[in-house]
Amino acid sequence: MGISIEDLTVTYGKETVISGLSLNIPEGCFFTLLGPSGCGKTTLLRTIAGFVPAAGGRLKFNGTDVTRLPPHKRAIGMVFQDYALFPDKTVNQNVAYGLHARGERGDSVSRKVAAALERVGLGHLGDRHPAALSGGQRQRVALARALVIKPAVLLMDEPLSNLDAKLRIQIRETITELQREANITTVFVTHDQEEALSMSDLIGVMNRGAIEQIGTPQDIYATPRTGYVADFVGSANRLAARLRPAADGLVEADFGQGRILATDARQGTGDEGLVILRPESLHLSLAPQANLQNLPATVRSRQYLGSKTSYRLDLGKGLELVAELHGPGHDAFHPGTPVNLGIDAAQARVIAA
Ligand SMILES: Nc1ncnc2c1ncn2[C@@H]1O[C@H](COP(=O)(O)OP(=O)(O)OP(=O)(O)O)[C@@H](O)[C@H]1O
Repeated sequence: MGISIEDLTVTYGKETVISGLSLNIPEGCFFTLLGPSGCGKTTLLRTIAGFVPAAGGRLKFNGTDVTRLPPHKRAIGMVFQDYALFPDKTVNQNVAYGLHARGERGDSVSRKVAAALERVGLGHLGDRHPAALSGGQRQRVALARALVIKPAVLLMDEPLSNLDAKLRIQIRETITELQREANITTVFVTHDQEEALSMSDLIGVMNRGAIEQIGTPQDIYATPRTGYVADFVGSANRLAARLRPAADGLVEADFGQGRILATDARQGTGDEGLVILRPESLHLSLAPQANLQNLPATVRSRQYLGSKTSYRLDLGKGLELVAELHGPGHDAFHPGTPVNLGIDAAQARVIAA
């Protein structure tokens, strides 16, 4: 089921939280709303579910207007951060709930419940109560409960936030497997960029009630269109620069402490922009490197992180950049060392200031 949101406005009392938002989510897509706390992700998800009314605009499922339909008529399954299981019901009864609510009885209910629990690896725990389950098991029950009714749309609000790091990765995989198997249109809310990048077909990065950029994980990471997106998804060095056209479709970006050639990825023109340099795209060496643009820098500090080392570099006149090195000897540069910073023009992207 495709979801189309047209010019949506949502208010809480006098406060407008979402204003004029439009968005299309194709059928079968795993769509993630990614953004910091308070940007309106949960509000948008709850409006799609029908728990929060739209003050303006339209919401359509496969072209049918559902803006005024109550949640139970929208064919949605929902999974919450805090599981929201019924504590006084067994696992079987929790999973059977949606089927019973739809008037289903008898053997078909037990068969569907058993199959759903089996699918999430909990076939043996149907008689337990939620209190006797771990957090990961509870979230699997919640997932089985949401999917057993074969909803047309699956809505998930930070379902992994209460789990420890290892479990989060396991359940991430369970969720994406089940989603792909059922080809179910899914809207997933998170503030965790790794979750968004690893699970989604499309990501919508939210900022103050609006979607700032939509794209595949690769698009969002490699070609952020704003400083906000560049900074929120991955980390980014951002340098305000004055620009001059240069050869080969490049621009010369002068950021005060130095000048580099960079790739112009702006939608518009003008002589100002923001140079985005991903920490992992920067090269460090003792001597200047061929085929790169070389700038002198000093290592301020370094953080050894096992598989990589993060360096804070001083380029003079108060300008600091972060570079991240991987591979053998990545921790070789000591604080205080003068180094050469190598930048590839193709990896330095200029976006609108
Ligand atoms: N029931 C409510 N009544 C009034 N204001 C609300 C209500 N729920 C949310 N808000 C406000 O709406 C804005 C968006 O909140 P929302 O919960 O949608 O953000 P979020 O991005 O999901 O954040 P989080 O990740 O912290 O859940 C916030 O400013 C919040 O304070």
